Amino acid sequence: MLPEFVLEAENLRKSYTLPNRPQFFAVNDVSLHIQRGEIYAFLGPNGAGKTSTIKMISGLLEPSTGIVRIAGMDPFTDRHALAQIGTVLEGNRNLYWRMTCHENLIYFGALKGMSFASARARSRTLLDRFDLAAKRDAQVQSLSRGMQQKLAIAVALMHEPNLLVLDEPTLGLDAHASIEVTRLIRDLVADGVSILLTTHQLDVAEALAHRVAIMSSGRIIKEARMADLLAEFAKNVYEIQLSEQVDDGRMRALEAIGAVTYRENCLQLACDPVGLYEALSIIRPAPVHSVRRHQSDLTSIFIALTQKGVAAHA
Ligand SMILES: Nc1ncnc2c1ncn2[C@@H]1O[C@H](COP(=O)(O)OP(=O)(O)OP(=O)(O)O)[C@@H](O)[C@H]1O
Repeated sequence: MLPEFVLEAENLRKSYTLPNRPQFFAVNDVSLHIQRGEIYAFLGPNGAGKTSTIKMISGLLEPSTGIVRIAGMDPFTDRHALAQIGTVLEGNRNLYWRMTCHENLIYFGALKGMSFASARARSRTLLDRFDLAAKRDAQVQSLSRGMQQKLAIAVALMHEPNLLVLDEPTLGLDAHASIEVTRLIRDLVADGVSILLTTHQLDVAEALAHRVAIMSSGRIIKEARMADLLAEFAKNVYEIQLSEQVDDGRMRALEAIGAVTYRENCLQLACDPVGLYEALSIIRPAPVHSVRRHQSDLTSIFIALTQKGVAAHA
């Protein structure tokens, strides 16, 4: 019988030692479990420890302590475990730019132990499926960024893994290419592939993920089903348009009311209506142009949690 989880990571820690610096844990006691056919978004601010974690999961970086199991197997001792996983790290860098699409697919298929005949057949299937058949013999460097990204995903799928790790799959893509890649990810999941997704594009994570983990300073500070997270934090977010800057003292007072973001004289504040009145009295006498209300989304929840997480782990 197949194990319930395609991925189990238990109490992962990774420490890096830098010259003349104390040892520090970039990943500190991280556990996560991914079920079959699930999209799991793994989020966090820059430097939170996401890449270190997914490299440990993909068998690219040995954990200092902790256990990884892919379909029940250890990627560091059992090569069958790596046959279950495909990884696309940092956009499209896992491609050879002077080789054609087909050559890349064949090459990476061979690295995974496929015969030439089965790699050729799989290459045809994937090029058709990803709408790249017309580019079969084009060099990677001549493709658009969206096509390169689709090819990078196709390369990672050559050996038909059950778990696909995608690091920033829509970074740098225009709106059309981004929608196409997003649709492709959904189709893969419908076919039973599980996805571990890291991204700073929180709207993409919100649209795709069934579950989400938010990491800050090496630790998971929140893990929930996406729908439950949105429901738990369902709150008003007020967008307050000002005609002048808010000084640091007032910003600190506003942060005590709720999660705040501030850009070009526009404040976003997640709070209840009473909090809004308090906020307006703090902002006064600066003139307020407009106040608009909308529901909190993953971005406002992320900011609220990671502001707290940073404070808690400072
Ligand atoms: N090889 C390394 N040697 C020393 N420190 C490292 C190494 N790799 C990562 N780090 C440090 O570990 C911490 C976590 O880095 P990591 O790349 O895992 O974070 P991240 O969440 O993926 O960040 P980003 O979103 O910016 O890619 C950072 O402080 C980083 O500087």
